[in-house]
Amino acid sequence: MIPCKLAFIGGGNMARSLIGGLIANGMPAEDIHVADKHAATLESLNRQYPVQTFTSNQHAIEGADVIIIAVKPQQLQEVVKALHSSWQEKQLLISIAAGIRIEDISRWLNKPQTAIVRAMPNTPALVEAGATALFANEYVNHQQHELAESILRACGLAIWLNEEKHMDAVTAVSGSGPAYFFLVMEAMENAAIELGLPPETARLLCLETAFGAAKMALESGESASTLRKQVTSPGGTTERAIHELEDGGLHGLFENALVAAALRARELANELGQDHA
Ligand SMILES: NC(=O)C1=CN([C@@H]2O[C@H](COP(=O)(O)OP(=O)(O)OC[C@H]3O[C@@H](n4cnc5c(N)ncnc54)[C@H](O)[C@@H]3O)[C@@H](O)[C@H]2O)C=CC1
Ligand SMILES: O=C(O)[C@@H]1CCC=N1
Repeated sequence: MIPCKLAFIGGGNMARSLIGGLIANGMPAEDIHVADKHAATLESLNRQYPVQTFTSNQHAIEGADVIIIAVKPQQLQEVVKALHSSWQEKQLLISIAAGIRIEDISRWLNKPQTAIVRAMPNTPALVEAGATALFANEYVNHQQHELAESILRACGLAIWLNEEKHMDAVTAVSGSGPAYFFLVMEAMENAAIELGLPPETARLLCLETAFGAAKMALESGESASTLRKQVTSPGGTTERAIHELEDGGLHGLFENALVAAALRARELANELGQDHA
């Protein structure tokens, strides 16, 4: 990882996942500043990681090369506007907020030539198994480009997008995606308990199966469809189960869910920034 001084504004769930991934990857905790308006959030973070904590956002960004804004989209405008007077020209801003467009962030900061990267990470960053898509504005120089990539790559996969508009689809797929898989795990675990398995056995079998399926899909080079067919013996047990899932409209449900999430990202941008509808 490229050495740098990093400041987080907002020390909630996503910041904590990124911080955990960065520290596990060798980033010195003293190079990480974290600001949050809730002292209790900072205390609980500090119990886990010896990062430098601040209740002033302005103090937290002093001397930082990169500032990751990790507050809710609804809080972004107020937070960014208040950074105007402390912002240094050479600093790189990374926003991880769902929906909010770079041009709105730049307008709120009121420093039109600021280098801004929009990133959409996900919580498995905590265990260095995250997936992040990135998009840079025209003011991000080569070194800042490398730096942003190195920070997010320390937490897992990092891929650049050519068009900012694809960020809403990314948010629907990989930003929100861990929740869909956790929901499937919950549903399978409950069904396994209903079938009579002891809860701990049900939990372990479901989680290892999810992990094994994802690892195999990543490492085998085969498509998910081929791997599914390898499990599905004609006239066997899997076929019956898949029939139930498809009869219940699983494909359509996922299509609707992802469209709804992407539309919500666009809605957030239009509600909170300038309307592009
Ligand atoms: N949770 C997730 O899986 C993902 C979240 N995101 C994005 O990350 C951002 C943060 O989301 P979460 O971590 O889930 O939310 P969160 O609510 O857990 O964390 C936000 C933190 O910001 C702090 N905060 C609020 N106002 C502040 C202010 N004025 N100054 C300093 N700190 C302030 C809050 O006290 C809180 O600790 C959102 O914009 C979300 O769209 C992106 C990808 C995945
Ligand atoms: O639910 C949300 O709005 C955020 C963005 C992606 C994951 N969590």
